[in-house]
Amino acid sequence: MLDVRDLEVTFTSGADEVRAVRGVSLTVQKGESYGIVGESGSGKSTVLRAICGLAPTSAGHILLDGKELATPRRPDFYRRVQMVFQDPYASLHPRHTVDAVLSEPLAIHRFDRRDERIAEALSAVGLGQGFRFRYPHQLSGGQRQRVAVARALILEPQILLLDEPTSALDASIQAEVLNLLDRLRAERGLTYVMVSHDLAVISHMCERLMVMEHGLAVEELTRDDLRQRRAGTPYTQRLLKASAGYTREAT
Ligand SMILES: Nc1ncnc2c1ncn2[C@@H]1O[C@H](COP(=O)(O)OP(=O)(O)OP(=O)(O)O)[C@@H](O)[C@H]1O
Repeated sequence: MLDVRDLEVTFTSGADEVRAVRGVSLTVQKGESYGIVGESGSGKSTVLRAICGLAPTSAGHILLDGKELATPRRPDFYRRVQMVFQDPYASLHPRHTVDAVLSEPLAIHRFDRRDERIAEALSAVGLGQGFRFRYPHQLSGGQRQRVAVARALILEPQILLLDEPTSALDASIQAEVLNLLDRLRAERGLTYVMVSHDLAVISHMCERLMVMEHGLAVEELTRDDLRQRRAGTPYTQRLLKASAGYTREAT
């Protein structure tokens, strides 16, 4: 469904150049949950941003259903592909109510039945209708991230790009939001590409994953490889060690 080939992203500011992504390729099947893991600065978020057309791609190809994506992305791309960011504090406008946050994409894409869709989106993420006219500061971190997920889902996309969607949350709330994302994917047949620095989170959420280091894809593993601790590189072994001890609680 999604095909990234030999992607290169270079940021330049003045004389400085940062080669954030250096020849990364990945293929994600429809309905799959694909993870990208690596230390801070390894280029994970930049890959997601490049898919959305938000990073300066200097080489490579990004295809959706076999068709190369136009730059800038066309509006219908955002009906099919939505992104959820790490920090719900930053991604929600402080002076917009939940209703305004959810109405905006519906208005931009001229969706009908807006009231109904907002009610449905809130209940899909486990928030009652009482949350509809609240402002972000009247929500907990977990509730805010649920609103961000509702906003991403309200256009009924097929693919969610999830950039550290739970790393700003407490461990117990993190587990709740991960379980919610898992359930939504199963119910709606969604395809996920999820970025995290935490291999434990990725191994719970994703069937396959790519490990990134310094802008390079160092290896691709399956969930089984991870569970058997079959990491091919010392770097991945180190990430595995760093994430040991994390357990996901059931809801
Ligand atoms: N807009 C930008 N301008 C200049 N450099 C950038 C920009 N965005 C990212 N970079 C650089 O690109 C590299 C990769 O950053 P990226 O955010 O993709 O890493 P990451 O693996 O997602 O890390 P983190 O988990 O900390 O977000 C870093 O060196 C970063 O400083």
